Order: sequence, then C-alpha cells, then structure tokens
Amino acid sequence: MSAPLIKVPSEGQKIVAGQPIPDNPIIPFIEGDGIGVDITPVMKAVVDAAVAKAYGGKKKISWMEVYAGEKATRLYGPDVWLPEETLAACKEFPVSIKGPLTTPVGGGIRSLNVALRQELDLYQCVRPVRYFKGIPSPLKDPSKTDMVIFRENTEDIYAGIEWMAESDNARKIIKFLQDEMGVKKIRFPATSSIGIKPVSREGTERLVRAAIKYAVDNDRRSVTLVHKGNIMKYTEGGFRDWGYALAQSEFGAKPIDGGPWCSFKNPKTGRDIVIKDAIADAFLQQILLRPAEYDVIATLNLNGDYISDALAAQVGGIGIAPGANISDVYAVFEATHGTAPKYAGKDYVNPGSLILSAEMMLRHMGWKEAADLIISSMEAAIADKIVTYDFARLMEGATEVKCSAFGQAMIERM
Ligand SMILES: NC(=O)C1=CN([C@@H]2O[C@H](COP(=O)(O)OP(=O)(O)OC[C@H]3O[C@@H](n4cnc5c(N)ncnc54)[C@H](OP(=O)(O)O)[C@@H]3O)[C@@H](O)[C@H]2O)C=CC1
Ligand SMILES: O=C(O)CCC(=O)C(=O)O
Ligand SMILES: [Mg+2]
Repeated sequence: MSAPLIKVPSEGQKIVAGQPIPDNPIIPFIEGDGIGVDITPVMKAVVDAAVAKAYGGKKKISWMEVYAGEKATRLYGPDVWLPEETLAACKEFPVSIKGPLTTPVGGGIRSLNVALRQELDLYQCVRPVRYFKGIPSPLKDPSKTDMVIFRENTEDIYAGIEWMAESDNARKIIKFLQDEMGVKKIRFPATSSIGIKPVSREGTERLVRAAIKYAVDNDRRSVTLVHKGNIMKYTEGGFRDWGYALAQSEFGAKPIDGGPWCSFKNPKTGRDIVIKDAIADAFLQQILLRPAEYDVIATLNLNGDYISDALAAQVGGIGIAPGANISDVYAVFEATHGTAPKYAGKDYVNPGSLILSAEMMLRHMGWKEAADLIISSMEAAIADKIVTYDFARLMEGATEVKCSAFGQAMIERM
C-alpha cells in the first residue's frame, strides 16, 4: 500500500447523499490518458467560469485530483493502474468526473473504465444524443436525432469472463461444456477462446426501471428495448422479456394490440409512453433512416457501446458525445469517446464531449443555471462557426481553433 497522494482541498465540503448539495462541493476528477491532458483542464476552466457567472461567487467547485491509468502508474508504481485511494475517494465524494483511460487490445490490463463501473456498481451508462444547430452531420436532418441511451453497465461480456484459446482453462471449460452440458456446436474446440455473457433479471430490471423513470420525469414518448434476442435467447431475449414484464408490473403498462409492445399514461403529464423493442441490427439502420421514431433507448452493455458511437456520429461525432455512469449512490461523469492517442498533448481535439459531461454533472447537482450557461455558450460558439478540427473539416467558412481556444470561446460567450 503506497503513501496517500490525493490531497483533499482545505476549502470545500463533501457531497452527502440525501442532503442538499453544498455551495462549495469537493469534486474528484481523473485527468485521463491520451487526450485527457488536453480536454480535462479545458472542461474545468469552462465549468468554473459557468459556475462563477451563474452564481456570482456564491457557489464554487473545489476540484480534487485523483489518479488512474498511466498517471497512476507514474505516481504509485508501475502496476498500480487504479489505486485503492482513488476508488475510496470516488465513494467518499460521490459525484466525480473522469477523462478517458486506455485499454490495450488483446493482452494487458483489463479496462479501468469498466473496473470503475463495476467497483462502484455504476449500473446505468446514460448517454444523451442531441443535435446542436450548425454542426456538420451526415444526415439530411440531424435535428430528428434526439435520444437518450440507457446502457446496462455492469454485466454482459464486459464482465470479462473469458479464457484464451489453447489455455488449460479454455480446454477445461470446453471439456465441461461438451461432456456435462451436451454442447456439440463448438466448431473448432481445440483452438477456441471462450467468453461468458452473464445477463440477469435483476440487472435488467434496475436498468430498464431507470430508463422508464427517466422517460416519465422528462416527458419522453417511448422507451425502446434494443437486443439481439432472436439469436441469444436467454441473455438478450431475457433482457427484452424482463424489460416488458417490469414495464407492466411496476408502471402499469398494458399490451398494445396483443403485445409485446405496451404503453401507459405518464402520471406526471397524462401522455402515453410506449414501451417497444427492436432487434439491434434492424435498430442500427432505423436510427439512420427514421431517427424521429426513437426516444429513450434501454439496452445491454455491448449493444450500448456500439449504439453510443453510431448515434454520436449522426449528430456530428464523438467529439461532443457526453455521458454519465450512475448508481443509486454514486455518479461518475465521462465522455463517450476514448483517449484518441494520436492527438494526445496537441491541444487539438474537441473538448465538447467532456464539457457536456460536466454539464450533465451540474444538472445532476441541481446547478441548472450553470448547466444552461454551458449549453448556451456552446451553441453560441458553434453558431459563430468557431470549432475544433473535427467540425471544421466538414464545415464551410469555419474558424478552426485549438481545444483550449474552443473552451475560451465558450467562456467569452457566457
Ligand atoms: N471511457 C473511456 O475511457 C474509453 C476509453 N477508450 C479507450 O481509448 C483508446 C483509444 O480508442 P479508439 O478506438 O481510438 O477510440 P477513440 O474514441 O479514442 O478515438 C477514435 C476517433 O474518434 C475521434 N475522437 C475521439 N475523441 C475526440 C474528440 N475529443 N474530439 C474530436 N474527435 C475525437 C477521432 O477521430 P478522427 O481520427 O476522425 O479525428 C479519434 O481518432 C482505447 O484504448 C480504448 O479502449 C475508448 C472508449 C471509451
Ligand atoms: O474501457 C474502454 O477502454 C472502452 C469502453 C468504451 O468504449 C465505452 O464505455 O464506451
Ligand atoms: Mg465505447
């Protein structure tokens, strides 16, 4: 156990669940690998400016750096990727924000992002996808894309239960499947890796419940359960069936034309909320062709990962795709994208994704005025065609600016 490196700011107070948010909350942040060094300071500067402007000095965030990823290995030792004190800090200070963290492909460490979600049981990955006027998009009318993805964040193949082909454990599990479970369909048993995909009723229910509650609270028109239940009948098919059953048992939804689609009246607005489902492959073409038909999306972990980036592309790309990982106690905000290593340290990429993740964090804290300022200043900068490279390369007459200058352009427009 190494000496503690996290410095708790002397000014600032802890956020405590069930109590009002203090005016000077301590918010842990992980800078992140790759472009984390570029976007995280810009996010902090924009948030500080929005909070100062909105509350005239009455409220202020006390940022507390906590460490993970490559920076943690430099500070704590070569094998310490996710220090215990970082996990402890994210529990003690329950609202935090993080930059992206690298996960090697094939061998090497398992995802630290996934580990954090599992350790804190952050079962909802909430990723809103909306269009900002003026952003270049491959769609004729990108404003029709307005969805909120609720991605299950703790189960599915992200549980990381897998064994490498030709290892003793892979041989053992294959033998068990063949000898004791009657499995005959492993095409190349001698050279197969094996992965296991746990999907539970409890995990599905809490995620679908959160998605439907969101639809109720935000007057949304439908919740679509996206799955591949025709092929994976008990995991993805289970997700669909458990989701429908929960809509009926907890929200009083009634089948439409004999089901399986069902609907109920939103108790807050009296308007119908439809619960429907779509098979993931067909869904991916429909969100391009008929995006207006989809609203809140509830889906499994892997589908949600793919859908997040696909939908982000429809409204301009992952440079402005925000997200939140939420449990019943903790919230860790993070962008949808990764570390984009080729751009690291160049002050080049779009900080919008992490800034909009912080905007979600401010709204989560009830700091609506500061959150609104972030949205309006981003809209104003884009309307003035001041954008980073990702938008500039597709826009006529844009002024391309660096990552930090985009943040500055937002601050000037608050
Ligand atoms: N939550 C997390 O921390 C996540 C971590 N990762 C990890 O990140 C690493 C790199 O993954 P990779 O597949 O390259 O995916 P990335 O999301 O990091 O980058 C893919 C491409 O997306 C575009 N992009 C990403 N971020 C921005 C931004 N802020 N502004 C503008 N464009 C952006 C760039 O496109 P272009 O080349 O067209 O300019 C970039 O090359 C991997 O180790 C992966 O595991 C991935 C996703 C999430
Ligand atoms: O953990 C990672 O490296 C990738 C995770 C990811 O792509 C996501 O959560 O969207
Ligand atoms: Mg992803």
